Amino acid sequence: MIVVENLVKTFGGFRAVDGASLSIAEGSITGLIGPNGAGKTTLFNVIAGVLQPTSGRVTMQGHDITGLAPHDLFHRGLLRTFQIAHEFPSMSCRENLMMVPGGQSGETLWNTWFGRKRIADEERALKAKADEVLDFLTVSHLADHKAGQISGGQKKLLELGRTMMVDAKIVFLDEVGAGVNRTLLNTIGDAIIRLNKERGYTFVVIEHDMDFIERLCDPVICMAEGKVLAQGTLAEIKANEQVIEAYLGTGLKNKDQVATV
Ligand SMILES: Nc1ncnc2c1ncn2[C@@H]1O[C@H](COP(=O)(O)OP(=O)(O)OP(=O)(O)O)[C@@H](O)[C@H]1O
Repeated sequence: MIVVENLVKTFGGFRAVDGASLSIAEGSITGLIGPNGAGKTTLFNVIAGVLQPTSGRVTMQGHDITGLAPHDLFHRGLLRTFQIAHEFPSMSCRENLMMVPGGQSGETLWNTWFGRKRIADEERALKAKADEVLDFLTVSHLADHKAGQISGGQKKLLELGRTMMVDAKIVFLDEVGAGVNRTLLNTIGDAIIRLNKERGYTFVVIEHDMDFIERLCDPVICMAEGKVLAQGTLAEIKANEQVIEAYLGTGLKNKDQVATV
């Protein structure tokens, strides 16, 4: 369980996150929605250690993790997908996955001289794991393709695959659907659901595609102007007056349009 209490993040005098409080239950796929500029990405960045909060507190399983650096959170199983380096375009998808864990024995001169067998064993294990991840994501056929040559949606899948190489526990996904076609978005959605159900991953998902949110997320949290307006099922969120107001404030004509923002 992650609990965020009264989080504030200011840029100059501007309160991008303005006293946000919320909780993320272990084992959930929590959706984070809200109009443009609501503070969703800033909230993500503060929880994930990318930005320092101005004030407030974040705890994970009761431990204070406020302001911890991304690599400390990474070791606790919490990661925001872009914390893992973007793909190396000239390397294959399999090799990209094999790069993730880092700290392999082969990286030191000492090991290059004396640890050949251990390095070979590690590489075999990493390769097997990478292949298992590609198979899970139903993209085994991309194993030997250069990562720079796969589509944007396939890169998102690869990004998800990287989280599997380190057995993440809590993954923050920011607009995973942006620019991804419907078929691949469904594949990404399937993978998220399976990782959640079969491997116990917790996800927090920022997404503007309400079909995607509806299919995956319960609960849904809605933010506007740096504050959390409501938390509940998507149906509850859509019926919430403050939420409707917030979306209307962005120029929408009627509440049905909340569903398509
Ligand atoms: N580094 C920054 N410096 C100054 N202002 C910033 C910075 N980052 C974000 N903001 C401002 O904070 C507000 C919240 O931005 P944020 O990106 O968190 O919103 P969002 O809900 O993720 O929006 P979107 O859905 O459009 O991505 C915006 O008004 C944005 O311009």
